Amino acid sequence: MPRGENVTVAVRFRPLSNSEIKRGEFEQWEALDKRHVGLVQHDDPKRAVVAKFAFDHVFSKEATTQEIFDKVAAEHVWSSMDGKNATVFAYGVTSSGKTFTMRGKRNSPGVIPLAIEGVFSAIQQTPDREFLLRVSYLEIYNEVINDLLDPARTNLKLREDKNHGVYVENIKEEVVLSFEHILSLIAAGEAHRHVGATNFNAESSRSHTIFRLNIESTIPETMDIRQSNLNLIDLAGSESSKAETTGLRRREGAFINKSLLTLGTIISKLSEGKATHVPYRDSKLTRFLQGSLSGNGRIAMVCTVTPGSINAEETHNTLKFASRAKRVELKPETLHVLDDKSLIKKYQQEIIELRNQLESLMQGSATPPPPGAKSEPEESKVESSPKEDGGTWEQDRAELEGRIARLKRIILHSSRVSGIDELPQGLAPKRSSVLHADTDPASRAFEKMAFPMPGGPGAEVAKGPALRNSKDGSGGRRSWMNWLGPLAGGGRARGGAKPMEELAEHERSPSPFDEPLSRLTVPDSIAGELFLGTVEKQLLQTEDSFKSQSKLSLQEQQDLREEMRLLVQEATTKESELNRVSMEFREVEAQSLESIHTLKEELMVKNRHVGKLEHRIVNLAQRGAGSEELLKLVDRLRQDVGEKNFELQVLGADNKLLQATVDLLQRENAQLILNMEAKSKEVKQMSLLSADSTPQPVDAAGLSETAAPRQDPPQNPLSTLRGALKTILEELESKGRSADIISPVVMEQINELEEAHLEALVRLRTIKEKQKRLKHRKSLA
Ligand SMILES: Nc1ncnc2c1ncn2[C@@H]1O[C@H](COP(=O)(O)OP(=O)(O)OP(=O)(O)O)[C@@H](O)[C@H]1O
Repeated sequence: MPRGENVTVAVRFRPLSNSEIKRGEFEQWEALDKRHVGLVQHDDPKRAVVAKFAFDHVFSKEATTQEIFDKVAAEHVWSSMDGKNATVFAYGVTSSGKTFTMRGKRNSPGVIPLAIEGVFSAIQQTPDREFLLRVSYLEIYNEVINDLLDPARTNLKLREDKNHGVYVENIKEEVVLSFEHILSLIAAGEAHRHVGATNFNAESSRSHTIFRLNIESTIPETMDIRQSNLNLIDLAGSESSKAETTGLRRREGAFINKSLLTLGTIISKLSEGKATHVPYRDSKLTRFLQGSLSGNGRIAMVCTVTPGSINAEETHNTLKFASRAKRVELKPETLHVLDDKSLIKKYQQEIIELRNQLESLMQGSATPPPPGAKSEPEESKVESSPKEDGGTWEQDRAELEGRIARLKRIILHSSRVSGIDELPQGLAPKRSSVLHADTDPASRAFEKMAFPMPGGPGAEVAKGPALRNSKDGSGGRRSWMNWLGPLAGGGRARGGAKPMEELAEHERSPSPFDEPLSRLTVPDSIAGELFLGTVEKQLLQTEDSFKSQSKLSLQEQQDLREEMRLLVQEATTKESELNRVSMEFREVEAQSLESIHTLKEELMVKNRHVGKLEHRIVNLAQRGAGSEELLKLVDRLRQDVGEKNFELQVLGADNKLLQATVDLLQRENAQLILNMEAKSKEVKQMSLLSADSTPQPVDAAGLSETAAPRQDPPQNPLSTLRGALKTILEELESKGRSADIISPVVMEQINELEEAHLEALVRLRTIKEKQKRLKHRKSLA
């Protein structure tokens, strides 16, 4: 695979639904050929193409999901098994076929089950590596992350660290053992998904659902450890939230749009190739996908579109998004993990240790004899002899062997994964885990789930090119070994399928029931429940009852256990199906009630309108009014409404103006108060200056009789000022503030006043002297 590559973008058309055809819709956007989509002008006899887009793949309405998987996603699945992160997602408006593409229907398996099938085929075809698979399944609903495998884990947080990148804290990760095990987990998770009826889809996904397979793989006894994620994502509808009218759906729409808008922005920025800041953190979806979007993984996108004329605009938006996505460049890398961070290495190490223990136990059982054991050398005697703790050596050995077998079940290897239908009789596991609908009871149970068994009767895969009838030509059954056939020559140089003779040398698959599951050595936090709680409980009970049936042969016991397991699995599947259906029912019921309520309200309003109209018509009819009068009435009403509108605008404008005036007045008022204070200070100072009442030297000189008569006793301005100063200082002191700042200012003012006072006195004396001289001259004259 080349170092750099682009996002693989495919467009898938769905057929018009019956109701769309009934509504008279026609196909406006069309798949022109295998790479082009065009907007066709239908009223043009030449059917001119008005707009055209090119993509990696374009699938017409006839295409099967199998074809889409083979061309768009199979390679990505293989890459993820090879240690590269890979993401496949479906994007499109509601009801365009995203869930149909990703999850599928009973007779048309979606990308998710096909990818899981591919994963196990890849394991089968890679005998040089061992794999450990963990599954998590989550939804992002209204920007909140919920765990679909454990509904108690809601509102989970995203965290980031050097080793794991961005990850969901506290998410449940199940170690998975088989194809059917994963499907049963998804089926259980489906029951917790948020779905609801929208204007366009009775079973619309209201959340983004993300199925993540964490893949660890290693070549035993080497340091080559790889770890990658395969993300399979069914996005919620990308249409604008305004398309929905009810409150809840609008709110959901807004949140859905937040994630999708951010995805759009990021795709735009990345497609420009010079993004400085990429806002991954703006939504949960993009933050979660940061590792993949930032370019080190492979991405495939199936853009689903509805051809209908009514959706032409939204389809155009989807196509624009898709063609931007096509320009995003990626540099997928194989991701290696350190030895101590690898779970698969931990388990492999544990197996080695257990084998060593087993070996020393066996040696110890031969020579020297354990304490308390008789000295006879015969193995049989020693093995069954009692130990100090009350157990027997046989029990110890059985326990060690059981633990080894259990760990080996978790570590998947081509020799141990089931589903190889070409294996010669006797080599294949007694009952294949990859079920066949025609023969297997568990597959009959799965048939009732959303996922069909590949190769089952009527399965869409029967039409797909990847399906090759098995060698015996029995038809309908898939060639499991060649399932990834087209890839085997390309990305698959290493390994390849192991010859059958070699497979024969591998140990027989240990029975899954060698030990109670509760004794599994997988840490709880990582492995989670290997099966649902109920299954485990029932298995343990079954075990106990089998133990008591010592008359049955080992083979018979195993057969019975396996029967029991399948029955329990069937029951679990039914239970989860029941939960899903009853949840859907509750939701539909709640929606129906909501719709009925809204309808009733609308009806009441309409009734009132009709009543008013009737009333008016009767009035008009009584007055003999014609249609002209009616039109006039309507005109008048329109005018009235127009005037009212205008009045409202004026009022609004008035209101604004008024507010501005009040603001202005308040500001002016404040300024006025300041000015008045300043003025009153000035006036006070002036009056102090001109109102000295103390006997002055000039008065003593006989000038006082000429002064203007005063009503108030004149005051000495300096003494008044000093009095004021004293008051100020006291006030400052009472407020605990220093007088240092104020005193010099006031002192300066006093000095100025004293000078002014003296000046005034001198002027007064001069004037009085002048008067005196004038008087004297007058008397002389
Ligand atoms: N390619 C197809 N061929 C036949 N039927 C299809 C196809 N694609 C979708 N449908 C049908 O159209 C309907 C809507 O599809 P689906 O539920 O997958 O839409 P969606 O995009 O997931 O919608 P939402 O976003 O609301 O969940 C379903 O009944 C589905 O079976």
